[in-house]
Amino acid sequence: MTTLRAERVTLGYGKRPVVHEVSLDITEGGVGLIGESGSGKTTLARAFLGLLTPMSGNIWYGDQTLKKADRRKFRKDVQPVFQAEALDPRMRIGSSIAEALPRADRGRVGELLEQVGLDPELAARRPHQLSGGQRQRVVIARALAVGPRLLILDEPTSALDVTVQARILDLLAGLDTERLLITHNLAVVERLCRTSHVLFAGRVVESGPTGVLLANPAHPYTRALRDAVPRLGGDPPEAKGGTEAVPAGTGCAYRLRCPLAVAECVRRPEPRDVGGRQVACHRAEDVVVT
Ligand SMILES: Nc1ncnc2c1ncn2[C@@H]1O[C@H](COP(=O)(O)OP(=O)(O)OP(=O)(O)O)[C@@H](O)[C@H]1O
Repeated sequence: MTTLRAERVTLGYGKRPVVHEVSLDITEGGVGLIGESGSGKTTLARAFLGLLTPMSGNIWYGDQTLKKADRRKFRKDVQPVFQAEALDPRMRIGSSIAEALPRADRGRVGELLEQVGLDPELAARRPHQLSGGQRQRVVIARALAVGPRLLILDEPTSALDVTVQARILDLLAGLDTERLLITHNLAVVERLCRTSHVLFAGRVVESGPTGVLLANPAHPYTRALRDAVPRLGGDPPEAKGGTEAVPAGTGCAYRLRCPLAVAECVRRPEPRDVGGRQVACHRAEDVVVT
């Protein structure tokens, strides 16, 4: 198992922190990071890929911080899967995949295309000559080229229609790699992640087994996400309000939207164990169904 772990990581751009003291282990069985637009998901993914240095805290790769880790080994072990738009429109599919392969293995393009359920003949096409689902499969094939142990997937299916999404999820579920999956879509984590972390305004508000979080959420925000009846391909619930209304350090960031908010919520809740998961909410006992 590839061990990648965030320890009290604060991340930001310039001097402005947007992710605050997040601790998160990438454990077996898939890990989901759920949150609406602007909650800091992609920022965390970039830090896990070593593309953003923490303002404080550490990302650990095995027993070394990412800063000190062997970059070549890391790049072979941990691969990103971003949205298909990232493919170079001028390059043929075969060349895009070959570019990711070690020189001696360039003949494996057809094999990789087959692994993701595509006809090797598609290698001669350019991205615009493929469907959205086919393009996403190419992105996955590219990531698999170096034989990674862990995939970091950022909204890998959100641009696709529902049936195509379902087939890509089947493909991902069948791969023998570990995964950190970033999404606003609960249906996706339900399928692919044994453990989930819910992010709101750059803080983890609830973490635990995905089944527990969805069946019986303990944070009002997780409950709101769950009750919005997520559909594959649906819009992120509650995306309208934005998450930047409450500056960090002034209590629970969710309180202005929270139907259960009380005076105590001006004091930021620390994560604590409630019924087998960690939750940062003063009112968790009033949310969870016992
Ligand atoms: N390059 C950047 N420079 C400055 N601020 C940034 C940059 N990238 C993101 N941000 C800010 O950081 C915060 C978190 O953004 P991030 O992209 O991580 O959120 P997200 O949850 O992935 O959202 P989405 O689902 O829309 O991609 C937002 O307030 C965003 O405006």
